[in-house]
Amino acid sequence: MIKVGVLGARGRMGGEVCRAVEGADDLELAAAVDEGDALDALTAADVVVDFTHPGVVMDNLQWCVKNGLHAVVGTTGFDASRLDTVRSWLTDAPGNVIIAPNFGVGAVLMMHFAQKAAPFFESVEIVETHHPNKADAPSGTAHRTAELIAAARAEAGVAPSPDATTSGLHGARGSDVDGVHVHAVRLAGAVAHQEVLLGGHGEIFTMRHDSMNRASFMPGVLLAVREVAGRPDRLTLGIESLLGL
Ligand SMILES: NC(=O)C1=CN([C@@H]2O[C@H](COP(=O)(O)OP(=O)(O)OC[C@H]3O[C@@H](n4cnc5c(N)ncnc54)[C@H](O)[C@@H]3O)[C@@H](O)[C@H]2O)C=CC1
Ligand SMILES: O=C(O)C1=N[C@H](C(=O)O)C[C@H](O)C1
Repeated sequence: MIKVGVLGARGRMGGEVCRAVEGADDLELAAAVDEGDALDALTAADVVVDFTHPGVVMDNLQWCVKNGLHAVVGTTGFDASRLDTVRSWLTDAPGNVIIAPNFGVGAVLMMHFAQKAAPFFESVEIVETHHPNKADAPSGTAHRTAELIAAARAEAGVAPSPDATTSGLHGARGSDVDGVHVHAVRLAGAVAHQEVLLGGHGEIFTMRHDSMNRASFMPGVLLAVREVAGRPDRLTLGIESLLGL
């Protein structure tokens, strides 16, 4: 039995994780913690899952690492500098960490395929659509997709996407992540959606993924919970390697 603690347990994702853990035969919900609760209850767990807020996740994760717990983190906001900090914490602590901007299997496949396809097209842009309660923009998934696409295009020696814009309203072209334009839509009724638009040579290839509900993230979260202790690396980014990609 793997004992699981959940941080952000009263939130949209944290609540879903608590229900998924309680429904799994090999997992036990050892602690459900939210803002204002003492973290000490989490020491009853083997693995802590964090779905909180980009502003608090670093403190939570440092506490988990210091207390020798394995951690599975879905909270967004991890840039290169934050990841380096996490690596430095892990040098003298026993736990492993998995940080993934998206636990949806389809979303992970979309990122993987987008990375493969991007060098074959002149232009690429990303449009993500989320519920209006989301704190960060663009989404962690869109940010990571853009980074992967930019790296693949740079490695293949592909020129920047053509863009003759010389004047326009601020923000009209979205944000620029390593040269890839990312547009963030916040829409009541939406959950989590992303399109990768690839264009050139008289054709447009659109890759689209839709998370219809938060249960869609649970197979990936539970996979990470089950595998984090046995990972060969102290810090694993994304669940691609857990899926054999
Ligand atoms: N990796 C993935 O597959 C997914 C990641 N996310 C990310 O997860 C994060 C949370 O998303 P939601 O669940 O929609 O947000 P939410 O706002 O519904 O839930 C966050 C919860 O964290 C709690 N919280 C805030 N500060 C805390 C602290 N210091 N200690 C413990 N709990 C604290 C809040 O009270 C709230 O209950 C966001 O960064 C979001 O982008 C969301 C969906 C999927
Ligand atoms: O806040 C959300 O809802 C989501 N956050 C993650 C992100 O920012 O990419 C994953 C998914 O898009 C849902």
